[in-house]
Amino acid sequence: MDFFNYREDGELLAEQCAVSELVAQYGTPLYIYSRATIERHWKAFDAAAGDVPHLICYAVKANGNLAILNLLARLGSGFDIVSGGELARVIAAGGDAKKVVFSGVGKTEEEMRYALGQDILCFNVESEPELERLNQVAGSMGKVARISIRINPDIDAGTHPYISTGLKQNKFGIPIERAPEVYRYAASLPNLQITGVDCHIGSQLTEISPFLEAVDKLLALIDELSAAGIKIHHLDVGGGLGVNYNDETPPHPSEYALALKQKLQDRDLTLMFEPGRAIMANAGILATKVEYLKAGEDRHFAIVDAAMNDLIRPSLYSAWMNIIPVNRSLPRDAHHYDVVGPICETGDFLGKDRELAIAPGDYLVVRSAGAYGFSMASNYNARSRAAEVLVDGEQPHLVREREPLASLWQFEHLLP
Ligand SMILES: Cc1ncc(COP(=O)(O)O)c(C=O)c1O
Ligand SMILES: N[C@@H](CCCC[NH3+])C(=O)O
Repeated sequence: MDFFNYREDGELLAEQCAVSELVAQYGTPLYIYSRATIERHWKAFDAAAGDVPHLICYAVKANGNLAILNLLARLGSGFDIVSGGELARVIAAGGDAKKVVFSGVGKTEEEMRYALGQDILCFNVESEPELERLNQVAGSMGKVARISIRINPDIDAGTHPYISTGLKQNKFGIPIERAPEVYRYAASLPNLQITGVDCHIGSQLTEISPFLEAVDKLLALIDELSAAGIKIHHLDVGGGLGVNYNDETPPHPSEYALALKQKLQDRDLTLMFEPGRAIMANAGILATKVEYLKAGEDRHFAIVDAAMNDLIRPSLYSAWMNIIPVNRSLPRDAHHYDVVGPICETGDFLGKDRELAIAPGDYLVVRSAGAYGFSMASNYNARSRAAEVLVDGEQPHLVREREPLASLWQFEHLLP
């Protein structure tokens, strides 16, 4: 089921809202999210885990808009954060800090203090120096920090090298061979309480097998720890489930969870997931206006008003994202275009060699842009970041205003 469909007259809808009306009302570039899609995706994970004790910790980095975090919090979601800023967002959105897990290789003392003060569920610790720092910070506050150790199982997730995180050359986690020793060390530190084992091997995985390979290794580790008197209460399998951008056929959460449950069977373990992309990517689109059509030496360019500062995935990972017209019934000749933005970088493109029937003034949409779209946006070239609208049936809600230009230099100061 898709909540972004064409109406009979050729107009693209976001739920029951015509995208042409949204861009007329809110301008472009414009991120448009579908509430029904977000909720359906989150519930798919929840239903997939079923009666196994579980917690779904949405990865805030995928899209941290407060309205989205709030919708997920209302469903009972937990959150995976990687900074104090993301924790502050979760709290500002009405999320429950006691359902927060804190990942990331570089947690500062200040971030640890903040998270301990909010009594978060668990720190996913990524190194021994981090264990020592957390033990010291917790002790100075008279607190005990709940931890799991992020294991790097040295598994090839088969995804883009920049978003592969579970290989031994990556900066993430502790090599699995060293894990028992590091857990024993953690157990000896007085202000830490071991509760779980964690991993996250990469993003946009389209096969289940690397996940299962990782889980096999983690379950063997859990047994080894148990024999050494270290009881593990939860297994956090991270995020990483892929989505369909083009012709990928990623597994459904139910297929993934079923395979995991078969492995967990009679174990007394809470299962934790940290999905980001699988919840948000196909719940959002980026609408943009065609400013110019330009014939180059050997190709046509469609110059649009969205750019790499709005959506960096094509530039950064050569990611292919579908680009479609907002009205597919307009009488236009089709050409192949490189769809490019106004930024002064050759790498500023949203798509290459796309067949489109368009004229200047028409609107296009980049699909699957709900995850790692706005959250990776910048102000490069002094461009204000896009507005964000969340549609709920026939009702659009402006959930982030377009940044006023003056806000771009709000915190800058002239010399006296
Ligand atoms: C620790 C951690 N958890 C969860 C996620 C979310 O990943 P995804 O958006 O692929 O589900 C990430 C990002 O890849 C991550 O680094
Ligand atoms: N930003 C990446 C995913 C990175 C996941 C973060 N660990 C993307 O757009 O695909």
